[in-house]
Amino acid sequence: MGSPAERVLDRTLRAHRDLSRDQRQALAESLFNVGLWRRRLGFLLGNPDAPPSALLFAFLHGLAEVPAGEAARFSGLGAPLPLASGEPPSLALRYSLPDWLAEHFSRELGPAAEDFCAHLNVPGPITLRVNPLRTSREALEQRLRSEGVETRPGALSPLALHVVGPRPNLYGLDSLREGLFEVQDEGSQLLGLLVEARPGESVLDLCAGAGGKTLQLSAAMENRGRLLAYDPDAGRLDRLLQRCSRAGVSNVQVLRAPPEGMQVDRVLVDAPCSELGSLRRGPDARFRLEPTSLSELPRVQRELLARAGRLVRPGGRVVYATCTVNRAENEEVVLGFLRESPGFRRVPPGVGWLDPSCVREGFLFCAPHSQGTDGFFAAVLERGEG
Ligand SMILES: C[S@@+](CC[C@H](N)C(=O)[O-])C[C@H]1O[C@@H](n2cnc3c(N)ncnc32)[C@H](O)[C@@H]1O
Repeated sequence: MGSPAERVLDRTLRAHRDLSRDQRQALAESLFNVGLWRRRLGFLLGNPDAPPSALLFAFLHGLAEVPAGEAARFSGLGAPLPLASGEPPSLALRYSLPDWLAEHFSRELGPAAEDFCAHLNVPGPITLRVNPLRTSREALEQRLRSEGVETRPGALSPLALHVVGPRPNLYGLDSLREGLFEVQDEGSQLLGLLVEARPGESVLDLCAGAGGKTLQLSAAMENRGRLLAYDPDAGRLDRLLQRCSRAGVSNVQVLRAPPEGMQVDRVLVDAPCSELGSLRRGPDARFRLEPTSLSELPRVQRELLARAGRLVRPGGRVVYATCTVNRAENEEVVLGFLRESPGFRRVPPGVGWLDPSCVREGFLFCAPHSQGTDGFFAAVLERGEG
């Protein structure tokens, strides 16, 4: 399989610097939509292996309702092509998913699968997390307005601002360079909040990556106490350190080897997962996945959660989180851990602050079709004092 769509677009735009702003926008949207909808477009054309010009025509005429002649001209075709009419017969074809993945979502979500899959084809909002070490949400809203970016507060996380209107170039903003905010989905912010880290505590971010949640945890700790960040990917940890300095975070200690022999107050396991909850973020992630990528993950996840269990002190908390919709990586990992670890119990997530719509069977579960967030799962586990 070729490169991800984002990289192809980037290469194409760099090779054609003469394109106008509108032309660049049209190119980006065509590539995104043809990439995303390719299975449904193949159905419309009666040919799953149709060439790109035919796919573009099918998108423009069949889905975007551009008149046939114009759509053919835009697509570089001599004449319009015949398209099938009527709704595609399967979930996979309706929402342009591989068959195995549509079947997976049907098994996971039952009747809600249709709505969930429809939302995977609508781009998610751009959501920011205010950095409370530098400013407040209200002050950030004002500051962004002065920089030409309108936002509105999120309803689920007290740290969230959603960008309103056209996609701005956030990376050109002084407010970003000054570390006033980070880009972070509102559901992802809930995972960080579930840790309920407090100033002065010791907290371990066991899968810290480039530090999205490490920064959030540090702010919750008011930059006080010990925040340990581990990830096997050294490059991500380097980026984490750069982001810490931009955000004014000074209580983070990066671990370059897996943590052992310590006992901390709280551990966040933001586990590597199949990422089925963030499929709306890119057009072709769904086509790059293999069923085996789902089945291989629970073993790693079980190991990580067991390690977290050994690293938390009696009376401490472990939050296990993923951005996927897959019981084998979510509920089953946690329930298996609880069976083998009688000293731990599951506690209701976010008591007193988490919107009840985000709780399913005692776990956090949020998704594009129900909360407007990417899809996330989390369990809050506490170790008994004994
Ligand atoms: C969901 S991402 C973490 C995202 C990060 N917490 C954030 O908020 O930006 C999962 C991370 O787990 C890391 N990972 C993979 N295997 C691991 C292991 N055995 N132990 C710890 N982390 C691991 C990956 O490198 C990846 O950065």
